[in-house]
Amino acid sequence: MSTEPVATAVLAASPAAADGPEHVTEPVAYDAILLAGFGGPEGQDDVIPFLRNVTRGRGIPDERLEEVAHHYRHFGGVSPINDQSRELKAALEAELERRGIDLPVYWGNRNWDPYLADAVRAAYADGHRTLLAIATSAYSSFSSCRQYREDIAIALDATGLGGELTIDKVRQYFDHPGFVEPFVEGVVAGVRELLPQVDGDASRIRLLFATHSIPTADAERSGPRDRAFGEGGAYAAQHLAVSEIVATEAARILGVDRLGWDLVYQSRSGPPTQPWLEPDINDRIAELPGEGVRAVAIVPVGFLSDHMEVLWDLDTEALESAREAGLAAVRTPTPGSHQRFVEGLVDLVLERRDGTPVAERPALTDLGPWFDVCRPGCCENIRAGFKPAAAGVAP
Ligand SMILES: CC1=C(CCC(=O)O)c2cc3nc(cc4[nH]c(cc5[nH]c(cc1n2)c(C)c5CCC(=O)O)c(CCC(=O)O)c4C)C(CCC(=O)O)=C3C
Ligand SMILES: [Fe+2]
Repeated sequence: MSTEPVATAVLAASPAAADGPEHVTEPVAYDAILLAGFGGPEGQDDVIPFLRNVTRGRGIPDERLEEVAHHYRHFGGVSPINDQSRELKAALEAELERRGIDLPVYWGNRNWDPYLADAVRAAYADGHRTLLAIATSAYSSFSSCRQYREDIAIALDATGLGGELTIDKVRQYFDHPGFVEPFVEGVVAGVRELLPQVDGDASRIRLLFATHSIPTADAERSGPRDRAFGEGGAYAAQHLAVSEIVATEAARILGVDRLGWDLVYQSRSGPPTQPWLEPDINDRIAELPGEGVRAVAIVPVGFLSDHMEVLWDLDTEALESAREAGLAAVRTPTPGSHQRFVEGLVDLVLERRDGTPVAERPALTDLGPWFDVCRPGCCENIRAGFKPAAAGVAP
């Protein structure tokens, strides 16, 4: 077997890679990390250009865009997401330094300044040629994985550096302990806060694991083409598996029999005729009083930081729905720059640099550890047909 890195930039995936390992266990001498973020506006003037970037060619109705623009306008046109990425970058740098690992971190976004192309150019100018990307998204689907890979490929193309730089990506880390443990900690604290409001009866509390809705057609295509994951594809399967682990582990720590929970969806977009994953969090909240529930802990399991989807769709809308339903409610934290999360991301880098055998890679669900190299047709793009994507096997 070749000792070359299997995942290569743009369309350069070798024929060997097509039949190659799902996990790269040969050590690769990465010389830099690429933190690939979503990006967000940093002032009122940025809001519309940012929304255009995000929705180009997406068929999002104007009414939806106006509504979303209002969310940003409400917060002064500023999304907190860029500051959160800056904090995560600084935390990664601190953790790398603490461990004596000499790997610089370059940060670039898909949809706003600094763009991925800027980061790629800077890394190249500093002499780096073999980058390992960390996307700020933990699950598999077009929006949460492939789109990051396509945008990295576009950045390589736009900078003309596709032939010079190799960019691989760490595996999707939805079930890595560094990602999961901060959620467990948050749920334990949230339930403790709610217990006095339900006379100590945990069966009256419902955990609502919230993630971004996506078109069902995307969900069905999430994950490798040649595997079946049931309804909602790998995207739903991964979220269900993580939610189960978090609920079970939190119940154990709290010493209660079990904590009832649902996986719910938020931030639906797209034309009304297009089916998206359901139930919507607000619809589910409205049903809960009829089931004897008196309090909810909203767990933003689909997100990494308290960005606009969390501040608006959960902290503004869903908490309001809970008030209307007469439920006590808390929203538990995202991983943000939690020390365990940051350590986990560094561990994910090291497993690739050191070629850690798959059996030694931490994964808390039966679905993982996820693939280092996205499989053929993984999280296929139903919007624009085939587009080149970095860090995967073509097509
Ligand atoms: C799965 C998923 C994640 C989680 C994975 C990840 O984190 O990447 C995510 C994150 C985010 N989504 C974000 C913002 C937006 N997403 C939009 C639109 C869409 N998202 C989608 C999916 C996802 N999105 C989809 C299927 C669309 C429809 C367009 C299409 O079919 O491709 C739109 C357009 C308006 C609208 O339609 O809502 C905006 C403004 C921000 C930044 C927040 C901030 O600024 O703080 C973040 C972190
Ligand atoms: Fe989104």
